Parts: sequence; structure tokens; C-alpha cells
Amino acid sequence: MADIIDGKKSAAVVTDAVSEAAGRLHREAGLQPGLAVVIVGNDPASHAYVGAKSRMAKKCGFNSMQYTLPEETTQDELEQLVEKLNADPSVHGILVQLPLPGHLQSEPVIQSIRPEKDVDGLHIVNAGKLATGDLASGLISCTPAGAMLLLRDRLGADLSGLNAVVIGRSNLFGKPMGQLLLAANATVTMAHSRTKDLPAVCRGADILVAAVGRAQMVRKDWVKPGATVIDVGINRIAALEKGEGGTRLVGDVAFDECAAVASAITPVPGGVGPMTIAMLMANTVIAAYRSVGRPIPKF
Ligand SMILES: Nc1nc2c(c(=O)[nH]1)N[C@@H](CN(C=O)c1ccc(C(=O)N[C@@H](CCC(=O)O)C(=O)O)cc1)CN2
Repeated sequence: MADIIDGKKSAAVVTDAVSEAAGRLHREAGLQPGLAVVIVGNDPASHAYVGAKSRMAKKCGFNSMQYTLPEETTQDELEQLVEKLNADPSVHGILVQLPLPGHLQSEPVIQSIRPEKDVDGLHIVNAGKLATGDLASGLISCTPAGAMLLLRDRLGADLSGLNAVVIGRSNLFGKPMGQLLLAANATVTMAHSRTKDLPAVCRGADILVAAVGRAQMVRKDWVKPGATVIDVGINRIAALEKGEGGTRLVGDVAFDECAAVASAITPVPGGVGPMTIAMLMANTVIAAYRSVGRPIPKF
């Protein structure tokens, strides 16, 4: 049976360090990190994530600002709000919760955020720095940064000689995850829906990272014995086995059967998810330190 990688515990270590760093910045420079989170529309899951981000920001000692915009918000109105936040010196981090309602285009909104306030790490300047191997001067997308921290705790910082397979090629996760693994010297394969014989590709992975958005798609015969499995999926399925109505949360990996083969595995919930919010806090405190030219804390 694989070791279960405890994302909640690692996230608490990060947020404790963030709180400490925020307190120091306040004491020594009189500056309180400010995080503005923008949500448009009524998606319940997005509201839950944004609520969790705002609560954690307060817990870390930040000035936590939440902008809840109605479903019918226009592209112009949203971009004007971003401009206002760009110009506000008390705001060090801006995050626009995704996905946006269908009539809005996310890319122009993301690109309108000043790169130094882009705590989601999605602006082309931040994505470009990561792609060119500069992990020091930009901001890195939160979920991949969190997944890498879990891997670092488990396998160390140098992944030389290890084969990593990332399933999924999104800008939010798959692409930056691939870049981070490459920067850690892993041999990286980016797999996706058009990959031929996906199970065989995955079976070659010492590190298997699943971000496909399909409940329990990765089965035990996809997993190399002894592999480390990182599950980024968040899917709600009917809770049939409990004999009651309702839903339960599962990842992209069939947990029980894959845990029997892997050497370590992240659960859902309680794996990568909590790290996403912790790394958002880390990015915000980093942005605040940089805004006054202070050396940034390490997480
Ligand atoms: N602008 C962004 N939008 C979205 C991002 C993002 O990083 N930036 N990621 C996801 C959603 N997300 C954060 O926004 C997120 C997802 C899951 C969790 C989490 O802690 N999950 C828990 C379970 C929570 C539950 O019970 O539902 C877990 O896995 O343990 C945090 C953040 C899409 N949008």
C-alpha cells in the first residue's frame, strides 16, 4: 500500500511560514500584503474556492478583498476593475477566479493584470519566465507550484534520472507543471487526449501527474510499481456506495487500486487542492515583499 501524501499538512506548513513572513513585513516595513480576489457569476464550486481563499488570506494577516460581480458583467467592466486594482498600491495580488461565465473571455482579462500582481502566474510574462527556466523572478501558477512542493518533500529537489508523465496540457496546470518538472531535471512527457496508448505511456512514469478532469480515469494498470502519483483532478460523482443520495469528491486517479501499486499517492480531497490555496498565499506575500524591494522569503 502506498504512502498517502498529506497535502493538508504540507499546506499548513506553507501558510504558517506565510503568516510569519507577513507579520515580519508588517513589523519591519509597515506593509500589509493585500490580495484581491475577483469572482463573476454564480458557480457554486467557484464561490466555495473563493471563500476559502479569502478566509485563508485573513488568517495569514493579509488585507483580503473580495469582488463579487454579477453573471451579466461585461468584458469591459471586468477589465476596468482589473485596471483599478492594478493601480491600487494596497493590492499586491490580483486573482480572477476561473472559469468565467461563457460570454467572457478569460485570456484578455488575465493579460490585463500587471505581471507583478499576477499571483495566479498565468500572465505571459510569468509563463514565459517559467518556460525559459527563470524560476526566481516571476510568479508561478499555484497548483503546479504546490504539486512540486509535495514532490520535493517526497523525492528531493533533484529529479534527475526520473521519468515524469503529465496528463493534461492546460495553461493553468499541465504546461507549468511540465516546465517545473523539467527545471528539476526530470525527463518529461506531456500526454493528453490525443496521445496514442496513454496507459502504456503512463506505465513508463516514475512520477505520474494526472490533470485530465475525468473521474478515476487512471487505473492500476497505468501505474508503474513504485511510482509517485499526483492527482490534480477534482470531480464530483454520485455517492452510490454509501446507499444514500448526494455526491462525493474523487480525483482523476482510481485511488484504492492505484494506491496498491504506487509507492506514494496524493488523495482527493486532501492532496494537491489545499496546496493551491497555500501557494496563492505564498505568491501574494512574495509580491508584497518585492513591491518594497525586500528579499523574498523561501517556501
Ligand atoms: N484563477 C484560478 N481559478 C482556478 C484555479 C486557480 O488556481 N486559479 N484552480 C481551480 C480551483 N481552485 C482554486 O481556485 C481550487 C480547487 C480545489 C481546492 C481544494 O482545496 N480542494 C479540496 C476539496 C474542496 C472541496 O471539498 O470541494 C481538496 O482537494 O482537498 C482549492 C482550490 C479552478 N479555478
